[in-house]
Amino acid sequence: MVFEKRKNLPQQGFHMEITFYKYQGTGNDFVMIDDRSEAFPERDLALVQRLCDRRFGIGADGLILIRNKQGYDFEMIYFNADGSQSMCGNGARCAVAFSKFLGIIDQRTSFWAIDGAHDARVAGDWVELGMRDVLSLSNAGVDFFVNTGSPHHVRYVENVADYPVFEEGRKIRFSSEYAPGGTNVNFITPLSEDELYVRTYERGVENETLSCGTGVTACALVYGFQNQLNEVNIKTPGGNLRVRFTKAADGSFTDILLIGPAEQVFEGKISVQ
Ligand SMILES: N[C@@H](CCC[C@H](N)C(=O)O)C(=O)O
Repeated sequence: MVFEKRKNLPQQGFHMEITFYKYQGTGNDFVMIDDRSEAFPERDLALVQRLCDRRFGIGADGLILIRNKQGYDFEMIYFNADGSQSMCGNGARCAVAFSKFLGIIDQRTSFWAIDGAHDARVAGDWVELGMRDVLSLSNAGVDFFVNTGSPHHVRYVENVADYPVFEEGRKIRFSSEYAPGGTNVNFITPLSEDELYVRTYERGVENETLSCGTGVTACALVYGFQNQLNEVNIKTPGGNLRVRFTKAADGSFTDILLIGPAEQVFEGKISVQ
């Protein structure tokens, strides 16, 4: 793979060989790097963008650095493909699987992410990820908004399979209501009393992704709240996930678990200059 000469080199003579692992969680895919040596120049967002580029780089929805963190098994630093940072539910499940692969953890872990501490459990190819508590859902016109570690707008639509997710998602993502940071946008259609079909336009990828973990969590909380459920099965274009939670009397949500597969797809080396 030949790179164009990177224009904004951090310093002359910059050259780096990176060993990476490609992971995917229900089609949400990530470049995963064991960066416990802290060698990766995380402020070089052009490098992050290049590595996530599906033509000039490895290609991914996001990039994740695994680093040491006092008091925790590891820290996960997540970048969207455009270099912006947020919490990533599918990425966190993949980070847990990767940390088991590296021998950092066994079956259970407590790790740090941008939104705070998370517990998780590895169950075969699946990972059960503890999400941060959610204090409340909000109305957004006739739709809903909830922050599950990253911001999510949730809209019910008649048939999400045929819905123009990219066009309608961009309108909401860039609308003045969400300026300046924007939001992720999820469109949902119930398939049965405890199952949803969810498609997501993702901020920072600026496209529909095959699934979004914090997004399906947001959708499950909205649907669960309206239908007195504490477990919702989610179908996405990238695969199936499950969300469990406890709804407290004050309207908050605790004990939230995002459950789904996390798979290592390939290992590689890439030379960047
Ligand atoms: N795909 C992720 C969400 C990543 C962050 C999101 N794009 C944002 O910028 O808020 C997930 O699985 O949660």
